[in-house]
Amino acid sequence: MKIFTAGQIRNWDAYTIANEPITSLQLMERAATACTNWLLEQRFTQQHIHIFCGKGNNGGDGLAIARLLLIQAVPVTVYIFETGKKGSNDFQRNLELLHNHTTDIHFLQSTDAFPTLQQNDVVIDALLGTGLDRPLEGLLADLVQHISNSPATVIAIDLPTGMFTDKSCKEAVCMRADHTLSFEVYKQCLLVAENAEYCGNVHLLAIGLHPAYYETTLAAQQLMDAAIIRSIYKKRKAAAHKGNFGHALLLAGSYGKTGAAILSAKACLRSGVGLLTMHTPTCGIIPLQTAVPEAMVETDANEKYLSNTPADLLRYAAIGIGPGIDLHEETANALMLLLQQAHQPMVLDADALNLLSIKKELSALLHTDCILTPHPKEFERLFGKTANDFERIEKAQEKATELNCVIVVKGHHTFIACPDGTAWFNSTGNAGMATAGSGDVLTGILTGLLAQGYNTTEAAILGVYLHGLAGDFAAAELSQEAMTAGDLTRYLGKAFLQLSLTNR
Ligand SMILES: NC(=O)C1=CN([C@@H]2O[C@H](COP(=O)(O)OP(=O)(O)OC[C@H]3O[C@@H](n4cnc5c(N)ncnc54)[C@H](O)[C@@H]3O)[C@@H](O)[C@H]2O)[C@@H](O)CC1
Ligand SMILES: [K+]
Repeated sequence: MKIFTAGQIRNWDAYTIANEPITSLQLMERAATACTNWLLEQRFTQQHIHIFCGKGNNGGDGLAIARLLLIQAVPVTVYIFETGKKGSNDFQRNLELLHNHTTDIHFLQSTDAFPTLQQNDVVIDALLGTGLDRPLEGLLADLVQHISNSPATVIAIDLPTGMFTDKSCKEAVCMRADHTLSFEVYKQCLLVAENAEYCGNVHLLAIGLHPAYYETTLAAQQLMDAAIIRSIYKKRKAAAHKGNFGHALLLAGSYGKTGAAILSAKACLRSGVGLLTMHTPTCGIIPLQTAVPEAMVETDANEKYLSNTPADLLRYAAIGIGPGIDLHEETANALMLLLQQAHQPMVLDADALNLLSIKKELSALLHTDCILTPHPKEFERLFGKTANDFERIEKAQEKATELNCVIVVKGHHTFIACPDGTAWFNSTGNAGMATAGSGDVLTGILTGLLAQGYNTTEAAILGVYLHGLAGDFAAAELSQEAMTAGDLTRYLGKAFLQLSLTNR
């Protein structure tokens, strides 16, 4: 699914109005109807609903919702944030229409007029939407904080008030919503981690915006959906043998961190790879061969950490390096040798990335078939500090093009930046995956997919999606608290089964 900017959404509204054709008032009615139906379906209409409106079109949505709820006999009180200026045309028209249904309309001009909100109240936030052009201040900021700090359930229309569509609102006041009802497609602000606590659960409602605009408009970023996953995933042929699915090499583990090697090995095997060889310090051979009998192990010359590359690198279809390898000088040397000698697709994770950030000259050795999988801290070590998630995303896109690599920024809605400028947010996964070893599992999956012939972009999209989906299955059965990284691998089978079912 394409992710649009505030400007693109405005143009999409205008395109629909001109080409359907439809009036902007009718389009607002559709948006309000979709929101009202959602409120009725979710049974929020059994409580008293307080609707807070600005005087732009977001406020117009709020007034229309109020009228539609009153028609359904739902008790509603309306508050209008008074700016002293006339509202937008569609706001004014909806205010006229609302006067036929209620007199319970209050104009807010001071904090004394703010209502007390109770636990069972529902608040509709229709103060500001995509028209926000400066941080909130003064009485409006006070009102947003008053609502956010109340025990009421807050449902934001289009965006929580105070949230910018395309840039950070990190230092500013923003409504803390429990649900956000947005229209048609995601906006970047609804996907970044720093906004997650303000958006609550995001629900996209269809309002019949013109499909031709969507089809013909290029988006800088997309959300992974079933359609893209279906187009990437290749079902196995009935007559396949293990030689068809590649031989992967994983360089992982050090003394005390053999567990990372085991986690990545198990995940790699469960991703469908034909053969797996682990290269690990000699201290890792017994635990690895015991825990993962399906993998071959070839030991390093060193007992406790990696110091050399395996012989005959040409045997391998794909290579993963990083889980638990630590930061020894000799390990940095082994990484350098690997980058010089190996030209097959490669995943670099964890300490391999930390070594890259310590020895900046190693980045020059990255070839075009590399996937880097930093979490935010590793990303910062590699590429420097960024002020907020929007800047980090922008930098990831810049670096993916500059280094000619796929960069996977792990986290809430993991972000994938590809060298050709395309970029993706993941739609699967949950906070239960923020647990030790979760990244090691992803390295194993990505390496396994690369070995099976998926290119770096395909492997990153499919792997990140499957990893998150396995996490969702694990959380559903075990809880986000109790699930561990090993459970991600255990549920990978269920995730693959879901792909096969949707791929018929
Ligand atoms: N036909 C359309 O264009 C549709 C618009 N829709 C709604 O319209 C919204 C956008 O409406 P508008 O463009 O009127 O914008 P808003 O209603 O978001 O904002 C209204 C005005 O508030 C002012 N403002 C901006 N930042 C402010 C701040 N910090 N403090 C005080 N005032 C501030 C600006 O002058 C802005 O134009 C969407 O978010 C959506 O809810 C929907 O009804 C769907 C159809
Ligand atoms: K809003």
